[in-house]
Amino acid sequence: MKRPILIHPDPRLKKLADPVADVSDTLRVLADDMLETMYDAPGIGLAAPQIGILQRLIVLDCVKEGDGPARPLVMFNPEVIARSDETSAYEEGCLSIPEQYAEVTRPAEVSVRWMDRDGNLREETFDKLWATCVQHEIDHLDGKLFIDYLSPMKRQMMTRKSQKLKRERARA
Ligand SMILES: O=C(O)C[C@@H](Cc1ccccc1)C(=O)SCC(=O)c1ccccc1
Ligand SMILES: [Zn+2]
Repeated sequence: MKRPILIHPDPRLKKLADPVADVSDTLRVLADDMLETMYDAPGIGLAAPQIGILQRLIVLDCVKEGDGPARPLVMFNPEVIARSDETSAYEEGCLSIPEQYAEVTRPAEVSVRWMDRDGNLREETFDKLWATCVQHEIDHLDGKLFIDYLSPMKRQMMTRKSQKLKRERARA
């Protein structure tokens, strides 16, 4: 079922998430709830801390609407094991910092190792939007938000706007 997404600023979004010991049915259900929440938002990724669960679990599907079949990925304990020297800049958004976007530069290609929903170890190299998104999601597991890459001025402005939106939503 759909879960509420925490809005920045929230201390839970800045904490380190714990590794997953083993993939249980409870965690598989959580992963499905996260995919449902992500598609509904809509978004192209979601990390467990964004719904208040401090476990190292992310989901992503960067296939653009109408560009082909969805490719939902569920990653337990994802880690970047290799990064390209070249970088790419993308306009990033965050479901926990709604309606705000900023350009972030990251390695253009990353190799990621994770445990899938069947408990198998997987390794894959991502580029383009997939690379940006998987790095954005893994950052969430380390309590890092995309605004942490911006200037203090810009970060403060976006935090203020997010606080305001959070207050308005609380009143609604
Ligand atoms: O907060 C999140 O992790 C989700 C975030 C992921 C992300 C977006 C862009 C660059 C890097 C990571 C989002 O999905 S924000 C919403 C968004 O960008 C989007 C929504 C619908 C279609 C396409 C993009
Ligand atoms: Zn985000």
